[in-house]
Parts: sequence; structure tokens; C-alpha cells
Amino acid sequence: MLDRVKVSPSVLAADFTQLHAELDRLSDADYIHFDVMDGHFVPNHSFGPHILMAVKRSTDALLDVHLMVTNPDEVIDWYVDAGADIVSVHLEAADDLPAIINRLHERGALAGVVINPPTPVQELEGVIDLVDIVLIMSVNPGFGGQSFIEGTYDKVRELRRMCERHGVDPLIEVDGGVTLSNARALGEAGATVLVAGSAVFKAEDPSMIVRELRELGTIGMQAREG
Ligand SMILES: O=C(CO)[C@@H](O)[C@H](O)COP(=O)(O)O
Ligand SMILES: [Fe+2]
Repeated sequence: MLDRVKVSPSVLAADFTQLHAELDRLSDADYIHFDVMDGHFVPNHSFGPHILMAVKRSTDALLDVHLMVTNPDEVIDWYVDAGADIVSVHLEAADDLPAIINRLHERGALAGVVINPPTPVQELEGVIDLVDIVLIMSVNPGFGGQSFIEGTYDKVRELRRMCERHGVDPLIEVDGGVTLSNARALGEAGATVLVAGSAVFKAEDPSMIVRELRELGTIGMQAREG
């Protein structure tokens, strides 16, 4: 059981002309979220393992890699080699998710599964016992700065119930449109990791936003636990 919610700022929203300085301003982040987009699984490109290595040199936070690619089995090793601590792959993209999870565990990384907004939580039934983290997308993947989809709260609550039925307690991460206005409700629904790109990097004081997201999420988490 966690004593507080974790915050994972998405580096996609950072100013890449000063990546080191941007990450330096985030001394308080638990993880750094790294969005990999291949132009096939999502209609956008972002960055790959070389940039992840540069991020690793600029932070002590754990690296939380979100792979939005059609061929996760072929690329997971690149990201572990580059320093990923957590690698999450989309259920919609993986042909053999248990094999990918095994491979990540063999390599010493935490393994996550991601579902898009239209994908029902029930589709996680077959892998919920295997994963360390479940990431629920709260926007359609591919771009930062989108609005949060309200139906996410119900999906998080349903996922919590599934975890209870299975007697497992993976981290539950929510990604997309997360701000100070929904962090508490997400914690109360059962989220334990909040990804935030624009809300953190576009702020005057990113570290303060990280702390406030964590505090609000944790207040929600404590309310849920009673
Ligand atoms: O995976 C994605 C988008 O596909 C996210 O990680 C975004 O990068 C989050 O950015 P904001 O919605 O917080 O601006
Ligand atoms: Fe992401």
C-alpha cells in the first residue's frame, strides 16, 4: 500500500531547447514520463532511446516509458538499454503481452499495460495478475495538451474492483489532461500515479505543481481508503 500518490511529469511538454534545465527544475518528481510515438499506432512522432539517454543524464527520477508503437516486442529492449525503469505497452498493440511482460521482468524493469479510452477495463482480466502498473489513457493518445475525458473516473473505479477481486495491487496511472482540478478526484477514484505534461511544464513553478498534484491526489487517496 502506498502512502502517497506519485507524480510523473510528461517530458513531451518540455522545452527541448533546454531539456537539462527543464528537468533540473523538477527535483521533486517521482518519475519522468517519456512518450514514444511511432507515427503508426498514433498520428504523431516524438522521440526515441537516444533522447531517453539524455533524459537519464539529467534526472535522478525513475524513467516511466509509455510506448505508443505498433511493434512493442521489437523495441522494449532498446528502452531498457537506454535506462527505462518502467515500460508500459498498449494492450491494443501487443500480440503477446505475457511474453513482453516476462521479457521486461527478466531485464529488471517494471512492466505496464496501457488501455486507450475506448478499450474496456474488462480486457485487462487476462494480464492483471502479471503487471506492475496499469495505465489508463484519459485522452486519445498522440498529443499533449488535450482535455481530460470524464469517463476515466469510472474506468479507474472499475479497475480497482478488478484488482480487489484478483487480490493484486498494481500501480494505477492516469495519463492525459491531468491538472490540479482533477487530481483529488483521480486519487479518490483509485489512481496512484498521475501523469501531467502541460500542467507541469507550462507552469511558472513546475516543482510546485508537482507537489500540489501529489498533495491533492494523496488527499483523494486517503478519502477513498477512509
Ligand atoms: O501519452 C500522452 C499523450 O499521448 C501523454 O503522456 C501526454 O503527453 C500528457 O500530456 P498532458 O495531457 O498532460 O498535456
Ligand atoms: Fe503518456
